[in-house]
Amino acid sequence: MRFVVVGAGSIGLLIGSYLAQHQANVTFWVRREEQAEHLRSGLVRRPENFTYEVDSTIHIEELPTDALWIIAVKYDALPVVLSEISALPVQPDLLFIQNGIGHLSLIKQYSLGHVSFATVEHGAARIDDRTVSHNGMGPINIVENDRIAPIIQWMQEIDPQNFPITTQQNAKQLLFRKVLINCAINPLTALLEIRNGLLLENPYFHLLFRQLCEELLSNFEEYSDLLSYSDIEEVCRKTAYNQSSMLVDRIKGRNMEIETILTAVLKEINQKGGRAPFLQMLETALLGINRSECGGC
Ligand SMILES: NC(=O)C1=CN([C@@H]2O[C@H](COP(=O)(O)OP(=O)(O)OC[C@H]3O[C@@H](n4cnc5c(N)ncnc54)[C@H](OP(=O)(O)O)[C@@H]3O)[C@@H](O)[C@H]2O)C=CC1
Ligand SMILES: CC(C)(CO)C(=O)C(=O)O
Repeated sequence: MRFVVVGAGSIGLLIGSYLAQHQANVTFWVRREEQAEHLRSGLVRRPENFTYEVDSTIHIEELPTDALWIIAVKYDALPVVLSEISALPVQPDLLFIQNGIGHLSLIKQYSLGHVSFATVEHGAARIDDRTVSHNGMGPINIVENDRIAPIIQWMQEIDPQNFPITTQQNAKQLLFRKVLINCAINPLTALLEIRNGLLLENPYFHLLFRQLCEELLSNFEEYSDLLSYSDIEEVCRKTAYNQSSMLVDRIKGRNMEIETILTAVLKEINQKGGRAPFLQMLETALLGINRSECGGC
């Protein structure tokens, strides 16, 4: 099996490590030559600390187009990456794993080949350019599709215990389920500067978490078969020792994924005539934090 992983951050490194561990041919497309060199000396995954062999380059023209390309950059990096991919003479198959829902419409602006979507419920943190820490286990849910069915089947078989893969039919439902989970976990952890598990362990934070979940779930009753309060709690418990991707962005002074997660969900709620004052307050607070703390925004 051949894969290109676009972006060697927390999730790109995590997914690449499992694929390489099971003898897939994995090439990372990164933007710094220094990182490409580090990765060529092996990708390390903690806590096991085993090293896996991968290839890496900064040059898009060196990448195989007969591979599945897993797009593992953040939402705000998609325009740069997709402009380059859409200019390729042969279009590879793409799998988007971003949190949020903004990319569903964004990608329509580019002329791409076959695209699929997935959501990731693992917790992961990049330690350095070639080392990732697997901080919490959850499924990768991929939207079923015939074109990449053999690859999905292979992925399902490699390590169901630690790298479970499930499939779903409806992309919008799948992404929506995950964005509601992220609305419940990411903004509070980023604002309070706490790891995910403290939303359950600290009674005051737990109260806020419950209130936010109630607000979200009551606005999306049509999702009650797909997502319950205990499902959100389970993701939080399984990733208890992870810092959410939004908190990591805040700590590093990077742009937080507010637009594709909070703003997009608030827009849906407004369109339905619903109300979400708690989520609205979190959006405003995080936009303010982004404004004063994010270096490049
Ligand atoms: N971290 C987590 O636990 C989880 C994250 N997610 C989602 O997964 C997605 C990825 O997040 P995460 O892995 O945490 O993000 P990271 O910030 O850790 O990684 C993003 C990577 O993209 C790279 N990148 C940015 N621009 C480009 C470019 N133009 N070309 C090539 N590479 C580029 C960055 O490179 P550089 O290092 O050079 O800046 C970085 O390595 C997000 O949508 C996130 O919400 C989902 C579930 C859990
Ligand atoms: C699954 C979870 C909540 C893990 O922290 C995540 O999606 C994120 O951090 O963005």
